[in-house]
Amino acid sequence: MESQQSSGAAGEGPIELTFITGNKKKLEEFLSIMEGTELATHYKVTNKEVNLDELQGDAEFIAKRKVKEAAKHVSTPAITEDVSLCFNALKGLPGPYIKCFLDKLGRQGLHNLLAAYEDKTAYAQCIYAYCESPDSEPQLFVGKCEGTIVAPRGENMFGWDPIFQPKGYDTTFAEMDLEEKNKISHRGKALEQFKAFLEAKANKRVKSE
Ligand SMILES: O=c1nc[nH]c2c1ncn2[C@H]1C[C@H](O)[C@@H](COP(=O)(O)OP(=O)(O)OP(=O)(O)O)O1
Ligand SMILES: [Mg+2]
Repeated sequence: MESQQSSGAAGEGPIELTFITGNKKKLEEFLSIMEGTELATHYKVTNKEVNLDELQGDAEFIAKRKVKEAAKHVSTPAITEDVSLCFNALKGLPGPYIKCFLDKLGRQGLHNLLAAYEDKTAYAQCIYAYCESPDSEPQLFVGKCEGTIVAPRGENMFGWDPIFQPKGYDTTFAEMDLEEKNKISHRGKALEQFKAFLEAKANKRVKSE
């Protein structure tokens, strides 16, 4: 995770990328999915914490603008991640505003929001955003996981994990081990696509050498 001085040009060691997030749990899950894969040999990912503005709008718009802003703060390509939690009975809200809702209402409060509705279904969405430089067009990799909002259960206290029970399971994310969560989660699915993109990029570089 330490930064390295190589330029990242062809044949000069790993390609450097910076994942800009202030959320240690996101970083932990990202690293646990990336580590041990072929990609670890091609890329050196460093973390930087920058408090970036998150505009209002739909999740894709927010993700694009955030990663473009992030690219201005680093000398390597930038990666950011945005997570939404969308309640179907509430037409997709809180959506990208979940962090604020969670901070103010807590997990039980989020569950209570659905008390008046029969439909407790929801989906989690993760968007990985990649931006080569401040002048480049951002690229998005989206992963979704469907589930149900339940009263809080489980030991893992990452965000809203204790109230999200993925479809087809009788445990919440907070009751699963990380490996199990990664296999089916919004983040795991977004990273499958992002990994394929990074693999193609690394292969291209190898060929051009
Ligand atoms: O897998 C997850 N399981 C449970 N909770 C989660 C997960 N992933 C994000 N979360 C929480 C963190 C934050 O309360 C909100 C997303 O807000 P979001 O802006 O994307 O995250 P953040 O501000 O913590 O980090 P960042 O510096 O990357 O923007 O949902
Ligand atoms: Mg944020």
